[in-house]
Amino acid sequence: MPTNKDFGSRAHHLSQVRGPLCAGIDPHGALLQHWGLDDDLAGAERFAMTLVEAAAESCAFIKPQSAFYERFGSGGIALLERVIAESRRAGALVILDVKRGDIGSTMAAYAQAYLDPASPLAVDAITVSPFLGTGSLQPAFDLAGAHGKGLFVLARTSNPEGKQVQMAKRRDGKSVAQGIIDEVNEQNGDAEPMGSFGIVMGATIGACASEGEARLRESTYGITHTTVRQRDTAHDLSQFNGPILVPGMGAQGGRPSDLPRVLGAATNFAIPSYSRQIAQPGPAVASIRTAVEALQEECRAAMGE
Ligand SMILES: O=c1ccn([C@@H]2O[C@H](COP(=O)(O)O)[C@@H](O)[C@H]2O)c(=O)[nH]1
Repeated sequence: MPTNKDFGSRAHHLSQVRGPLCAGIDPHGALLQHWGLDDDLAGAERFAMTLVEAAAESCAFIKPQSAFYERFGSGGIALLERVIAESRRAGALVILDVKRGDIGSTMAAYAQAYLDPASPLAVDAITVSPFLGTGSLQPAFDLAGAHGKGLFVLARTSNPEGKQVQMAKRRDGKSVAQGIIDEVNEQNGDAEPMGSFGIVMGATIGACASEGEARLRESTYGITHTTVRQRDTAHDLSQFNGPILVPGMGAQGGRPSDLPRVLGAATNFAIPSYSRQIAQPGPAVASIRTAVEALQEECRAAMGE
């Protein structure tokens, strides 16, 4: 029985209050340089803590990408712990983008690292990879359920290379991605207002890289841009009852208007996620806040809120 302690309930409530936007905090070398910082631990700390100050009090979701902290070794992990703690103190739900996936016994240890409240790296939800089989993630579903945490399972990623694997057809005729969507949804049941187990759906899926590509596809294959999009985004999310993390927004080309195109009837479950675009106007906190507010409004409007 879901309660306010469940990730799904907390995510639903907070996104209604603060808006659906997820602010990614990824200390990229190029962005540190753009902010006039060195690409070292001190630069990453300045960058990350400025973004926490600018976004964690107003956004429902903060998403650090673990890789950008791991690259600085133990100091980077300590910084990640601070980003998590300060963001949660400011009232945001932290989704750690760490894309873990392994055999069940190892998955149990990953789950303990991020979903056990006693862990120094405990967050509200993590991203996980189902490509060792969705069943291998069961220890993470179990621990998340026990502690009111959430999971976001990769289904259709925002990178163009993902399609070959994710849109491959299974023996039952479903795409691999649809199979994952359905398996995750079984874990949600009829939880209200929604379950705690989400999926990742890139905003870029089915979109042509450019109008030129669209025209080329049209002249080569005789199919229109729209048809290409429909074929590539053929997912049934109509029964999906959990949060949907939507990366690929902004720097990768996804726009708020892509949300209904990609998610259809499940658009109201979207958590549109921006990382580089939010940091771009920095380092001034006020400029970042203005950009966040504008994106929040654009997403709300596109989602019909
Ligand atoms: O399919 C996926 C899954 C995760 N990501 C992550 O989201 C951000 C995107 O960063 P931007 O700067 O907004 O492009 C990054 O942390 C990725 O690892 C994704 O892009 N696509």
